[in-house]
Amino acid sequence: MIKVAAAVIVSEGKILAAKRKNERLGGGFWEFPGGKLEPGETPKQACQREVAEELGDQCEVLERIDVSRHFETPYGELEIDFFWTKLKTYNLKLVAASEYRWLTPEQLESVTWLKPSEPVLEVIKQTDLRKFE
Ligand SMILES: Nc1nc2c([nH]c(=O)n2[C@H]2C[C@H](O)[C@@H](COP(=O)(O)OP(=O)(O)OP(=O)(O)O)O2)c(=O)[nH]1
Repeated sequence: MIKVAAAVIVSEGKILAAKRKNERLGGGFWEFPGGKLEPGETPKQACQREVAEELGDQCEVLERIDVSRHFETPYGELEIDFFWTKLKTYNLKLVAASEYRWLTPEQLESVTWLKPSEPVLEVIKQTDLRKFE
């Protein structure tokens, strides 16, 4: 079982979408920044570390998003925890991503997401993002 934590980053009513670099597994598809847990880490800690590594930014990891977390993929069984997250800094370095886009809930489907991320889009659309401001 591969455990993953991902950050659903909210700012001014928009969500940060990241396009995976082409050479990575799932390259070209869009995702929420994140990655695999390291030994001994909680999902929240992993989320914070991945944002620091991939964006070069500090963040505040808020609550877990209540959405399915188990996925069967061609590359194995995944357990993904998605967290509402706020950035404290905005370096937005392109380390794992080739491009970032800030999308409104209505624009989320303008990009093609990794399949396991799709249920999160529905939750975002049903959430009043102003509560994170
Ligand atoms: N970060 C992230 N990963 C996702 C999402 N949806 C989804 O299916 N995944 C999958 C893709 C990968 O199989 C796995 C994340 O692992 P990863 O490859 O990004 O891991 P990592 O950053 O630790 O880096 P590495 O193994 O490439 O060095 O989770 C998502 O929205 N965000």
